[in-house]
Amino acid sequence: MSQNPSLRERVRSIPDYPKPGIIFRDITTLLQDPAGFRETVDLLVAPFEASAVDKVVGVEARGFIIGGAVAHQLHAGFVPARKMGKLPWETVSAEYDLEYGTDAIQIHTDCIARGERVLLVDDLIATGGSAGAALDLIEQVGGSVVGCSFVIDLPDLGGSAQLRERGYAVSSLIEFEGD
Ligand SMILES: O=P(O)(O)OC[C@H]1O[C@H](OP(=O)(O)OP(=O)(O)O)[C@H](O)[C@@H]1O
Ligand SMILES: Nc1ncnc2[nH]cnc12
Repeated sequence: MSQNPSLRERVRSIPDYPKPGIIFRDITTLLQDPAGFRETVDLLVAPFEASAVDKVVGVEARGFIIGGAVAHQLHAGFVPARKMGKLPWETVSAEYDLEYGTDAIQIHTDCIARGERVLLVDDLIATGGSAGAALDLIEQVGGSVVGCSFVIDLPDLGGSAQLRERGYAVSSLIEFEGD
């Protein structure tokens, strides 16, 4: 069930986008609402205020919006996990499957110092492909993951359960079941 009904009702649901059978959960309607955006960021930040987070990693593109705001509020640095070919320095890469396709992300090899405490943030977890790839990259460069935080979880697609099986602390603000 939805943990935050007032946030849930600000997410726009679009059937059959980007392809038939997918219900696209559009956060632009949540972000454009000043109180909705503030509440979202505050709720994501609250569990990690005492966690001494050094870096927040956000996955391109929607994860940048949420992750940047969370990093600012936690006084942490922000690390963009970018789609292939967008970063100019030395990178590590991971491929993954999406609910509607495949993709690959990269981070810079020097974006996280060994042992730094890292929070992964994204707008949504579905299959967990992007989050799983980002976690692999964070650990490859020596980061210590303190948690994974999402605005929306689509639990039926199994991503959050998979990350929990891998031992990560996973939290979300809104769940949409039956997708
Ligand atoms: O759990 P998963 O199955 O990996 O799906 C979740 C990911 O899919 C969406 O990003 P998308 O790759 O569509 O990119 P965008 O943010 O640029 O729209 C979303 O923002 C997550 O990053
Ligand atoms: N159903 C969905 N809505 C919005 N973003 C997504 N990313 C993966 N699945 C999605």
